[in-house]
Amino acid sequence: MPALSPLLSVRDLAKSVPPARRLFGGLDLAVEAGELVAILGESGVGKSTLLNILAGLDDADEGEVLVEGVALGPLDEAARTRLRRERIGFVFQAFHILPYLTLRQNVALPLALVRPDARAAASRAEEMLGAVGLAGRGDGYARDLSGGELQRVAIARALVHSPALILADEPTGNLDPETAGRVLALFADAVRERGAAAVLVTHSEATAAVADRVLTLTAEGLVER
Ligand SMILES: Nc1ncnc2c1ncn2[C@@H]1O[C@H](COP(=O)(O)OP(=O)(O)OP(=O)(O)O)[C@@H](O)[C@H]1O
Repeated sequence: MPALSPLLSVRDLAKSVPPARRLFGGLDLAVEAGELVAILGESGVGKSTLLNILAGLDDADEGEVLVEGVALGPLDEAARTRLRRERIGFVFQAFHILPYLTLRQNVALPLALVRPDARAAASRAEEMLGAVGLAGRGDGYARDLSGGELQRVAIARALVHSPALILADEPTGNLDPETAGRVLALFADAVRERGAAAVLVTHSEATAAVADRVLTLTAEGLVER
């Protein structure tokens, strides 16, 4: 039997940014289903840019990214959007919680975009809000939340549709150690119980401690810590 291909596969990736800088020169990475990888690295080295490329939100200048064996490069915008909605959960560094939707509607968004059952989506969104310690807050709006609460809404939204690939940019950056531990357990459960693959960009040792592999991003690519 041939070996299964990794859930996320990155080959020889590089991105040029002005004025004349090449980020992560020729990066290779394979993340299996059921694996949680933490990526550390100095500020400005390219961690957020890498995550955006992995999600098909930005394009590399060299190399390729495959999610579940599908190369992102050749996909048109509609196909990329579909793949992102259905298969990827993304926690942005700036959260991007929509201010004109309730928190429940924000969390339910990934479900509402692919499935018409609004009641089931709302109920699952409530469940996820409870899982991040925000039970009963579904009718609230982003403007009433602290930074750490917003971050937890973003995490609930990223996990609500049980994505195959979880990409998170500093997902515990605004959280106290106890709350951070709680949300890290959610990522770990998605990976260990459901077989998702996760890439978490972090500066936190607590996050690194739950990872199967800890890598450091440098100008030359990823190195094992
Ligand atoms: N479109 C762009 N145009 C110009 N420069 C860019 C562009 N995208 C990224 N950069 C530069 O690439 C570098 C990497 O940025 P990135 O946000 O990925 O770093 P990071 O490792 O996530 O940093 P931090 O830990 O501070 O969030 C930065 O110097 C940034 O200014």
